Amino acid sequence: MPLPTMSDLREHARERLSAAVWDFIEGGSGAERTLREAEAAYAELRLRPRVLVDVSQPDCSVEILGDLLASPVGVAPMAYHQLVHPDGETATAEAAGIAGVLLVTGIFASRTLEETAAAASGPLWLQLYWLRRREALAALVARAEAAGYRALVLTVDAPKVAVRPRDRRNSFTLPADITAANLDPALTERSHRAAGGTSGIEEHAREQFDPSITWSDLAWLRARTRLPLVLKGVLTGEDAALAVEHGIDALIVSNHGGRQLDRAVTALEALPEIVAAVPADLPVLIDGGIRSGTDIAVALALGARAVLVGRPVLWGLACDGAKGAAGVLELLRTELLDTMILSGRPTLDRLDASAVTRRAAHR
Ligand SMILES: Cc1cc2nc3c(=O)[nH]c(=O)nc-3n(C[C@H](O)[C@H](O)[C@H](O)COP(=O)(O)O)c2cc1C
Ligand SMILES: O=C(O)C(=O)c1ccccc1
Repeated sequence: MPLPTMSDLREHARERLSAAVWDFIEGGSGAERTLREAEAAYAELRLRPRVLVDVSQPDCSVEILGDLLASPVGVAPMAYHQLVHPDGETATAEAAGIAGVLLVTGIFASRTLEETAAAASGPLWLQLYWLRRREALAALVARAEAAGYRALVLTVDAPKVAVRPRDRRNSFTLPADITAANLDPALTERSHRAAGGTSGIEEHAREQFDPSITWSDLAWLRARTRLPLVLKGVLTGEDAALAVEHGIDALIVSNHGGRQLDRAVTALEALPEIVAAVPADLPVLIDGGIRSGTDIAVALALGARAVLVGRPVLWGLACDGAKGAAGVLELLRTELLDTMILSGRPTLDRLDASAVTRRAAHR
């Protein structure tokens, strides 16, 4: 049987999941404009191949915050992997290890951060939302350090969870047997209940997320950890410059996969102004809509050090657990290497701005 393509995996996953879980994963906020535009943004760019270059030894390994990855890829933080497979995040950790990529595990993981670390063989970062209960946040930071996590990622595009019409229509709630394993059950109890017309996720976030935090609060987090701090959800050069001023160690350019501000710019559009606003050695990662090795090549050419991949990893996990998720990550690596070979850019430093051009408007 030929190896499945990314769209085969998506279809298989859809068949295996309930309609409500599928909608929670695939859906976006508002009219889902930003969700649709993420993939379209990549479709607007074309690669400029160079010829007669020695491509016999392509190399896509990359260093980020002191760790070497086999490919410039990571798993984006996503809540509740057990929604798609009973092993949840430990399977994803195993997959990331097999593929030699980074795993960013989420504060709303359904397995504990310690269980995930025990299953991992590569670098792990922990994603945080700023909870109203700061002592809960501080406890997570201490646990992440003790478990060997390599960085903390603060998601800054979610002072609230945006209205996601599919989840409201489905009155989406977490099944009783899936919990936010890292948090006090009392904190996340609302995820299991949805008052008419809302979703459990929205309700729960309203109760727990602190929408009052500003740049000056970052010092509180900085003072509590030796780990590098990464901001996820930055979309402007102005905020990238502020992040640098506040001592942030890396950035993830992201519109949250079209799940937060609808009509936000795509991460790919924002990338050049962000790269221009930060020192050349500060790692800038990007996520949203990356579905192939050519997408990765385009993002790197426009200045990203690495990409994060969200939904496709859950598709792989839904299809075949750790093996399925590893298959997705390895497919992306193979496709990236093929792209580097065929475009005459066998090393990542040669995937520069000269590698891409915008598609001609008349076509
Ligand atoms: C089901 C799901 C849950 C998510 N949960 C979180 C989360 O808890 N924290 C976070 O920062 N981002 C979360 N995200 C956003 C992802 O980290 C990422 O920004 C986005 O999915 C990337 O786009 P892609 O899915 O098109 O690759 C979630 C995304 C999905 C699809
Ligand atoms: O961040 C998200 O996209 C998301 O779905 C979520 C899940 C759990 C709690 C808060 C947000």
